[in-house]
Amino acid sequence: MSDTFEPVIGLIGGSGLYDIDGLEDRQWKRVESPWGEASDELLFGRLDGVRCVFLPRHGRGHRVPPSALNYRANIDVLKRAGVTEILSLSAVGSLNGDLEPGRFVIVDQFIDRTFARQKSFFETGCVAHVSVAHPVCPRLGDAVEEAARQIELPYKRGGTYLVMEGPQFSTKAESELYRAWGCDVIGMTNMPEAKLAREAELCYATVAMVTDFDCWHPGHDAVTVDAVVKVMLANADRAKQLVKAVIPMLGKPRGACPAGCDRALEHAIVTAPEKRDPALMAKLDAVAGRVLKAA
Ligand SMILES: CSC[C@H]1O[C@H](OP(=O)(O)O)[C@H](O)[C@@H]1O
Ligand SMILES: Nc1ncnc2[nH]cnc12
Repeated sequence: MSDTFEPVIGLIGGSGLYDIDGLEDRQWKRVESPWGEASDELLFGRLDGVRCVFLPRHGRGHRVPPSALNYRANIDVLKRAGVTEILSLSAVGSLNGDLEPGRFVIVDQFIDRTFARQKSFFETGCVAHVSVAHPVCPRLGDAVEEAARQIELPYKRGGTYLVMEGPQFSTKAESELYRAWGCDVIGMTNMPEAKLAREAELCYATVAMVTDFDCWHPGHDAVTVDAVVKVMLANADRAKQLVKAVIPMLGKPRGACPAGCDRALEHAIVTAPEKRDPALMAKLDAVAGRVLKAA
């Protein structure tokens, strides 16, 4: 990697966000991945001159449920498309009485309670262990916060996102348990997405848009899809404004990530070079090419 370069911003749109307004030179293109089919084609374009690549997480028309998303293919195609950082936009329920529907939370921690997903690019034949102690890139978090302030968005910096398997929403006992754990918001998609972005050495941050109070709040009905979609649609314009404001900040030429997201694999691979599986090594060409080529 040269000293400075022009970032390419990956945007993953969650429930209710299936396109990006105002993108110039826009083109939907299919990108092939050895990890299988991504949720959809990628939308390439520029916002304020900055190269952007958009992926609707569930596919256009919301075809794919959280447990069936091919998270590995989604991250792999973004990496193959030249993306250097990912901003994820997600609908979430609130587990915190101070976070009302309509609030934007710049999440900084996750608790991963998912159990039916492929969570790593590394398998038998190439074992690696990256750190996800700090799963969100603070540099991206700073930019999102600055943009939220600029456009006067109601936001909170920091918060813990509980990732459940779904697709059913939580029981009241689960919701109370997660509150007792100190979680702030709940959703079904940001893990293993964030873990895989780290393995692929991509900076990652999430803007979580609160759509409901899940089912714990005595003053609110239990969450329904109708309620989520209604609040999402009411907030979609603000989410798009946030994207418009943050892209010029993120698009400035930069050097290496101060937090080290882009060097996450530096000391992570433990399998001896002569024991590595050539077929798996070939699949890892995009996500781990930087370190594997150097080996
Ligand atoms: C449509 S309500 C539940 C659905 O919304 C969230 O998805 P995303 O993170 O992609 O916005 C939540 O995680 C569930 O998948
Ligand atoms: N309450 C909730 N639980 C899980 N995912 C959600 N997405 C939006 N609201 C949610």
